[in-house]
Amino acid sequence: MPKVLVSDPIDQVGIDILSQVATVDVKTTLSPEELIQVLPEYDAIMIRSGTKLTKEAVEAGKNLKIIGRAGVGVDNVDVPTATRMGIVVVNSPEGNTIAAAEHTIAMMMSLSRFIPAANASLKGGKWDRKSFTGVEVYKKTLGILGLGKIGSHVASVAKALGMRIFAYDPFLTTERAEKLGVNLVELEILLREADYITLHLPKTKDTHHLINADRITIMKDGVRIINCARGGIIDEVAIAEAIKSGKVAGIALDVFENEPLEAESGLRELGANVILTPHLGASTEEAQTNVAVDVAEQIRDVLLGLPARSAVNIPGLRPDVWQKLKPYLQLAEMLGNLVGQLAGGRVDNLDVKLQGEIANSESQPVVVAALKGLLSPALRERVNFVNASIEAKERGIRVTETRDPSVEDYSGSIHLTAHGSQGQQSVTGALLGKSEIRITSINGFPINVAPTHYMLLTLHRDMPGIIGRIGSLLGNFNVNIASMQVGRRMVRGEAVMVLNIDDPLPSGLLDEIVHIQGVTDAFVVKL
Ligand SMILES: NC(=O)C1=CN([C@@H]2O[C@H](COP(=O)(O)OP(=O)(O)OC[C@H]3O[C@@H](n4cnc5c(N)ncnc54)[C@H](O)[C@@H]3O)[C@@H](O)[C@H]2O)C=CC1
Ligand SMILES: O=C(O)CCC(=O)C(=O)O
Repeated sequence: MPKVLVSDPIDQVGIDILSQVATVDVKTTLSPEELIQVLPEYDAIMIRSGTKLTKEAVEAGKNLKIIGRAGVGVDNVDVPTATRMGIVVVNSPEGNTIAAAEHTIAMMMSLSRFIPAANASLKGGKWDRKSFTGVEVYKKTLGILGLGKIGSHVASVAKALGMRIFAYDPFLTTERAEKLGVNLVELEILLREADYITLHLPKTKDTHHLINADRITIMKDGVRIINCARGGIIDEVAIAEAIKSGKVAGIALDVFENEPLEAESGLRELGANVILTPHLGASTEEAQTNVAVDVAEQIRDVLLGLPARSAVNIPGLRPDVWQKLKPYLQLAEMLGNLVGQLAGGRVDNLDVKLQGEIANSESQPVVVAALKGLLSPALRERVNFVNASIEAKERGIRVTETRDPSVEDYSGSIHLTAHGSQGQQSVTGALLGKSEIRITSINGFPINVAPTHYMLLTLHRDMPGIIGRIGSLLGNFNVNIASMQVGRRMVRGEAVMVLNIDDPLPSGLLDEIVHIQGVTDAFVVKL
């Protein structure tokens, strides 16, 4: 059974799904050092925002196949390192959208009406009504930074509250904004016009301290700001200063530059107009069930050899597309492996031609599968669908893709040509029926071979006696031939022979075969 580590609190429903296929260890109090120590034991890890999978931690996960983030943001995972190591990273892009959007609205209303402070005052024994006169959101302008899934839901609820919505999102089309009834504007206009500003964008190099002292200066006096996205998008020092000066009338933060927020953080000292929650945006029963199921199912699938639907470091595949591509992925990988072994040395260029029903944009994984096959003799299990493209790039292998939708003999076929230090080799394969894979040509010689674990390939002159001599040699060495195919373009011209053999070739035998008169080359291929 594979082993899965759950290192943050995850809904039981997720643990139950993982337990169908793996031994699950729930350890939610590991220190960073303990995490690094235990990670090598695990095939998968499931986390929320609490666990930091730094470069060092990911590198410690030598056996990890998948990192599952039960939530949206993967900024607590070193994704480039995971990708290099061939670890698929998945998240739950929609499971907590509503929860985070509703928390944002709750924060906006709480800021407007001082609800947390009024509650604390009353519970503290007072009946103070004067200190908590609020403001209405009706007819105010809400500025949304990042109009993705959460930002869009916030926009539609805020519209129902009678607010005017401005949004800044450089990656969004005006058509989409119009559909949402939102004015898409430049950042500066939003900052000048908004009574409330709410952040719903990812934390990246570009969004670090997007809200800083300079940008606060151009905001309206008395603006209120909400951050339920990520700490670090707002400069906490600058915002605390702006609260103290009165420039900003209120802030509501669910996320912080350092989490957990330090006990001595100055933010804790600020008054009734500062609301802090400990990263609760996704903390609803519904969202926790959604993300636990979504991510646990993906971990289960990947451990069973199936694709993940929401991988952030490889293209996701819809189940119907996966079903259709699956035999082609197997075919491409086999052909990549075959052409790589025929090439024998360094490959500089790989031409991939996809023909027929797979000549479409959804077939990109087929190209990756060919690269995986090409690299697998050298890298073995270190190469997979996640890192094959990177590994190829790092080795300087250039890939040229061609797609031709016209159908010839087969409904779909794959042609690979490797150009390398020892010349050019090409192989073609296709599906017979829906899933039987066939090698249909080698270096332009037509054949029809069902690939097997061991194969002997010869390039020879088509003349009487050669096949018999090769067969006798194999017999002398007790190598059993399962089947044989010869391809030639003209009688007594050049030919290729593929022998499916049941046993590996004993050392020295290949040399003897190459020395048979009329044989120009011979290869053993092990798939
Ligand atoms: N507080 C919490 O517990 C939760 C926080 N989040 C965080 O909320 C944020 C938004 O999540 P979703 O809406 O699901 O993501 P999303 O990917 O659907 O939307 C993000 C939007 O930000 C936009 N964007 C990216 N860079 C930008 C930039 N430099 N300026 C302006 N817009 C930019 C994108 O175009 C996209 O439309 C993420 O950071 C996520 O981690 C998500 C769930 C719960
Ligand atoms: O795991 C959590 O509770 C936080 C959720 C979150 O921040 C996210 O999904 O990006």
